[in-house]
Parts: sequence; C-alpha cells; structure tokens
Amino acid sequence: MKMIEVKDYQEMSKRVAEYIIEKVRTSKKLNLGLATGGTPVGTYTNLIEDHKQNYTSYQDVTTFNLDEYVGLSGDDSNSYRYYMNDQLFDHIDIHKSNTYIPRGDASDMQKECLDYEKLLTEHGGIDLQILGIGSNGHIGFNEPGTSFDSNTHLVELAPSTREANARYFSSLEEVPTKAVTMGIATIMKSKEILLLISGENKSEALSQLLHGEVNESFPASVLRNHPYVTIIADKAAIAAEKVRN
Ligand SMILES: N[C@@H]1[C@@H](O)[C@H](O)[C@@H](COP(=O)(O)O)O[C@@H]1O
Repeated sequence: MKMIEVKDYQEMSKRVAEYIIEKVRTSKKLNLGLATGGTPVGTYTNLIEDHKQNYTSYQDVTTFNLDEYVGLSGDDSNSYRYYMNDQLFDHIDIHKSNTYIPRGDASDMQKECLDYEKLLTEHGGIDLQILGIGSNGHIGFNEPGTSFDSNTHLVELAPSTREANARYFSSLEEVPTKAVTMGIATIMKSKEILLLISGENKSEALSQLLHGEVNESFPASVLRNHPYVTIIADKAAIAAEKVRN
C-alpha cells in the first residue's frame, strides 16, 4: 500500500478528482467504482467543476456503486441512488443507463445480489475503485466479521454505522437496519483502489489499517493483500495516528 499525505480535506478532494479525471481522459472505456458518505463529496464537486470548465466527458465511463440501503427506492432522498444523482450524475454528461447501484427496493434481494455480482463480471470488473472507510474499519457496508470471500450480499448494519449515518436522516429509527453491498472479494477484484481518509475521527481506523493484523474483524485490513492500493490521507487523520504510535 502506498500512502499520499495531503494537507486537508480540500487538497484530498482535489488530488483524487485530478487522478480520476486523468483516468477518464486517457482510458478508451473506464469502469469506475464509486462510494458514498461524506468523504467523497468534495471529490465529486471537483469533478463537476472540471466538467464545466474543461468539458471532460464521461460518455465512455460506466460506474458501479458499492452499496445501497435495503428498503429505500431511488427516489428516496436518503438512498445512495439519490445521493449519486444529486452529487454527481445529474451534473456531468454520463449516460444514466451506465450508472449502476444495487437496488435496495428489489422484490427479491437475494437475486439482486447475484445479478449485481454478475453484472460486474460481465462488464469486465472495476478498473478504479474509490473507497471510504468506516471508523470500525468497514468498507462498502462490509461490517467487522464479514468473510474476505464474500461477494455482493445483504448485511445487517452495525449500531455504530447506523449512528454515524443518522446525521442524514431525521432520526436514528429512520436509518435502515439492512443494506446490500459489494462483498470484500468483489472489492478486491478491482484492478486499482484509492482509499480516502480524512479527519481525526478516522485516525484510529488509519492506525489499525497500517499497523494492525490482517483479519476479518477489521475489514479494511484486507486491502494490505491487494497489489495496487493508494491511501490518500489528510494531516488530521495522520497526525492523530502518529500521536498514538
Ligand atoms: N457505506 C458507507 C461507506 O461506503 C463509507 O465509506 C463509510 C464512511 O462514511 P463517511 O465518508 O461519511 O465517513 O460509511 C458509509 O456507511
């Protein structure tokens, strides 16, 4: 794993966006894996700005999101489909039909998981996956204890994850208890991974990722087994990490 240190959230967002833009511009066809949460919002804002100013085109890009809440339709403002349309897709020239997110309101969720995994394989897998990290080490919605062999599957969200995401809902009770997520094995099949870590509240996770053991109790640790991972971390996440060690 390579780590790039940046000053702050703004610099992280700019650097990640520049990296994505370069890939979009130089690839004939790109399968881009995308994440939600607060961390990549600044990156998406930078992509939109660049699209407006420099006309970077996303017509040959296909995107695959990591996860979705079970029970929410794409029209629900708390769904990740809504988030992606709002934060990125509605503002660039990507074909909406080339943006894939697991459906949280499918009538047969087991089938939805199998179909999503199959879709990824049929498209030849992800070229570049953008990842955030939960403070308990979750990636996508793969909570501690998830098998490293898992494919796209249904999960029960950890109480700490529901609490962390409650800020987007009007109450904790409204946060869904289940989600559908790419599995650890799915994520590990990506050719390249960019992991974004920002803020002091992620420093413990960063520390564990860099110095802890590789095991299923800390899902992100699996990334140490991947040949091409770059962590982009800001000073706040790193400084607190250094104090601890
Ligand atoms: N499912 C998402 C993850 O994909 C995200 O990386 C993580 C961190 O979120 P944030 O960036 O808001 O800290 O938690 C969420 O629950």
